[in-house]
Amino acid sequence: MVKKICCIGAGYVGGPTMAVIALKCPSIEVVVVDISVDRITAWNSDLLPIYEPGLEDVVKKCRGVNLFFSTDTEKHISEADIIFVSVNTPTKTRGIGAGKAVDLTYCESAARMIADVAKSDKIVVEKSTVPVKTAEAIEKILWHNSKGINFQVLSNPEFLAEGTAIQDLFYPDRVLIGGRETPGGQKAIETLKEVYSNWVPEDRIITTNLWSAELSKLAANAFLAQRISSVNAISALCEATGADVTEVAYAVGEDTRIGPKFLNASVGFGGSCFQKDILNLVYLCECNGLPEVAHYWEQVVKINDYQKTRFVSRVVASMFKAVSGKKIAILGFAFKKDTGDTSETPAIDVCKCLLRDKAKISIYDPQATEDQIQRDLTMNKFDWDHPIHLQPLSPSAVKQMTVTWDAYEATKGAHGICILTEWDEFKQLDYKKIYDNMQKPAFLFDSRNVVDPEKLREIGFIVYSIGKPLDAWLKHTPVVA
Ligand SMILES: NC(=O)c1ccc[n+]([C@@H]2O[C@H](COP(=O)([O-])OP(=O)(O)OC[C@H]3O[C@@H](n4cnc5c(N)ncnc54)[C@H](O)[C@@H]3O)[C@@H](O)[C@H]2O)c1
Ligand SMILES: O=c1ccn([C@@H]2O[C@H](COP(=O)(O)OP(=O)(O)O[C@H]3O[C@H](CO)[C@@H](O)[C@H](O)[C@H]3O)[C@@H](O)[C@H]2O)c(=O)[nH]1
Repeated sequence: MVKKICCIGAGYVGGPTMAVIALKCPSIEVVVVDISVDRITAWNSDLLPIYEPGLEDVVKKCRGVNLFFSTDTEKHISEADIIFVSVNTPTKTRGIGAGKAVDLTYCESAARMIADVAKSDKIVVEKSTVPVKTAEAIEKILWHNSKGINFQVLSNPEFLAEGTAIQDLFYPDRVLIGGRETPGGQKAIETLKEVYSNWVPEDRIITTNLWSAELSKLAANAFLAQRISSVNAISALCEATGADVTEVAYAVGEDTRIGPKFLNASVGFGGSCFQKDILNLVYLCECNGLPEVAHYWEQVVKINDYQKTRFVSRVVASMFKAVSGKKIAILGFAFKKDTGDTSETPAIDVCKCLLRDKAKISIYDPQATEDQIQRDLTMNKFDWDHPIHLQPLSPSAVKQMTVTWDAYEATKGAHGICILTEWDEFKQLDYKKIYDNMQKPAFLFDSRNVVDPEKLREIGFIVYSIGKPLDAWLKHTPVVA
C-alpha cells in the first residue's frame, strides 16, 4: 500500500504530474521537492511558476491537503515509498558527445541523494526522458550504496504536451511502465500500476521491459517531430509549385493509416523536448554503431533548422533584401500557443537572425515575459535547459529589441509583422487598424497559417503564409540563403 510519493524536480513535468496524482489519489501524500528555492516558493504561492490551463485549479484543490512543495529533499525522500525522478536532462554543451548526448548530472545526483538518505525499501521511477540503459546506471548507483535496502528502478516516461498537460494527464493515451523481468521488478510495476489505476483505464496502462520503455519515449518524440519536418519539407515544395500545404496535409491525413494530427506546417518545431530527444537518439545510434540510422533521424532536425532559415530568408528577400533599421513586429514568442514556455522556440532563431541583420524588433507574446525573452536572445544554445539557478545571467540586454504587452503597440510604425506563435487572439486582431498604423508597403509573414491571407491582401498587406501559394510580390522575389 503506497502511503507517500516524493518527486524530485518541480518543473513542467514534476509539478503538474504530481498535482494530478494527488488529486486522483486522495489517500496518498505527494511531496514535490526541488533544489531551486524560488521554484518551490512559487509553487506555494498564488502565482505558480508555470502557466498551464487547468493547473491552478488542481493545485488549489490539493495543496496543503495531500500535495506539498518543499526544499526538504532528504526528509521527503527518506519517508517516501515511491520516488519519481523528474529532473533536467539537457543536451551536453561540452566534452564527449557535446551537442547531442544527454547530460545526466542531475539524474545521477538525484540517485546518489536517494541512496544516501533512504532507510527503507524504495521504488525509484525514472520520469525524466533519458538515454536507453540509464535505469541500469541508476540501479548501479543505488545498489552499490544500498546498505541492505531493496531498490527497484522503473521507467515511466511522461508523454504530456505543454499547454494541454492537465488534459493529457487526466486522459492519457497510454501510461507506460517498464521494469525488470524479475519478481521484484514485476511487483514494483504492479505497485505503480495501482497508483495510475485510480483514474487510468487498465487497458491504457502498458507494461514493458525497462529498455523498451526508455526507448519508446525517444521513438515517440522522434516520430512526432518527423511528421512536422515532413510536412514542413512539403511546405517548401508547395510554395515552389503553387500547391497549398493545408490542402495537401488534409488530403494526406485523411488516409486513416496516416491520420490528420500533427500535420500543421510551421516555422519549425520548438519546445524543450523534440530537438533534445532526437539528438539523444542520434547519439545513441552512433554509439551503437548505427551511423545510417543516426543520419536518418538527424535529418529531422536539419529540416527543422532549414525551415527557420527559409522563413527568415523570405522576410529579408521580400523587404527589398534589407531589414537594417526597419521595425519588425514579432507576434508570438512562446514555442506554441497556451504556454509561456520559450524553450527552443523557433522565435529565438528567427529573432537572432533578424537582429544580426540589424532589424529593430518589437515583440508581443501573451505569456512570455520580457526577462525570459532577453535571456533567450543572449543565452548560449542548450544553457536554458539547466536548473534555473544554475543558468548564466544575461550578460547584456539586447538593445535593438523591445517587448510590449499589446499587439497594436508592437506593430505601430512597423515595416513588417512576423507571426511566430499560433495564439488564438492573433486571429481576432483588427488588421485594418494595424495596417493603417504601419509603414507601406506593409508586410505580414505568417509562419503558422493563423490569418486568412486573402482578407489581409484585400486590406493592402503583402502576405506570406507558410506553404501557401505566393502572391505576386513574393513570386518575383527570389529568396536568398
Ligand atoms: N517539459 C515537458 O513538456 C516534458 C514532457 C515529457 C518529458 N519531459 C522530460 O522530463 C524531464 C523534466 O523536464 P521539465 O520540463 O519538468 O524540466 P524543468 O527544468 O521544468 O524541471 C526540472 C526541475 O528539476 C530540478 N532539479 C534538477 N536537479 C535536481 C536535484 N538533484 N534535486 C532536486 N531538484 C532538481 C530543477 O531545479 C528543475 O526545477 C526532462 O527529462 C524532460 O525531457 C519534459
Ligand atoms: O502539427 C504540428 C504540431 C506541432 N508543431 C510544433 O511542434 C512543437 C512541439 O509541440 P507539441 O508536441 O504540441 O508540444 P510539447 O510540449 O513539446 O510536447 C512534445 O514533447 C513532450 C516532451 O517530451 C512530449 O511529452 C509530448 O508528447 C510531445 O508532443 C511546437 O513548437 C509546435 O508548434 C508544429 O509545428 N506542427
